[in-house]
Amino acid sequence: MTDLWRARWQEGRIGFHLPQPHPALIHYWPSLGVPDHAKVLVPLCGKTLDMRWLAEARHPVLGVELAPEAIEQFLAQSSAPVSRYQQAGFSISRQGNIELWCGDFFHLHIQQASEIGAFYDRAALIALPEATRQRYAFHLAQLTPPGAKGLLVSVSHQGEGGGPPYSVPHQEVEALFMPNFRVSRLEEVEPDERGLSETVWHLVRRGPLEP
Ligand SMILES: C[S@@+](CC[C@H](N)C(=O)[O-])C[C@H]1O[C@@H](n2cnc3c(N)ncnc32)[C@H](O)[C@@H]1O
Repeated sequence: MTDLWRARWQEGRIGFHLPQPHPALIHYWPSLGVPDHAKVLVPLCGKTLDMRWLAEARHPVLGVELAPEAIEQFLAQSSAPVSRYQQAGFSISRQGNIELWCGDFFHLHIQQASEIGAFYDRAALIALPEATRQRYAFHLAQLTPPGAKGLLVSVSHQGEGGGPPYSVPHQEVEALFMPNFRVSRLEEVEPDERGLSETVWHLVRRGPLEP
């Protein structure tokens, strides 16, 4: 999987990248009630401008991405200085209040993610094959404290099998996250010209004693 994504970045096959922040982030984030200055985890972040939007909304951002190409392209969008260091097998680049951790999301541990207060997933869950999605949902739950709020944008389509983007039906999103999160569906967007239909979800990490 790592090689596949590295090849996509090296060859510029990044049709998922948007030239502006995602409309659902702009529309829904302000109403989620995420505390000011809460650090936002952005798994499988690519070089998304959503991280700049979150940082401008005064959230520290922790993005995790395995392709160094994505991280270098993100940093090059700004002339702000970058500091770099290594921690726990990750190469970390910091620019302003954005930290980019280069490495495998599944190797990020709670000790390193201790200050996370919220999360944002656009095209992360749906970048993973079915067998890995359960692991992803569980790992996200391990990294987020009770009460942490997040936005998730999933995709479904009628196309035959292959991905990414993988088609993740509503029932699967609910089955994956409901054991550890309160899950509400905020919006289903009309299918685009490729037949891809996005669904926007609000997730809240449940506490240990919460039903
Ligand atoms: C579909 S892209 C989405 C990127 C970004 N969220 C966006 O909206 O533009 C998925 C990204 O996840 C990265 N990726 C895939 N598996 C990963 C993993 N296990 N750990 C960290 N990054 C991963 C890929 O390199 C790719 O940049």
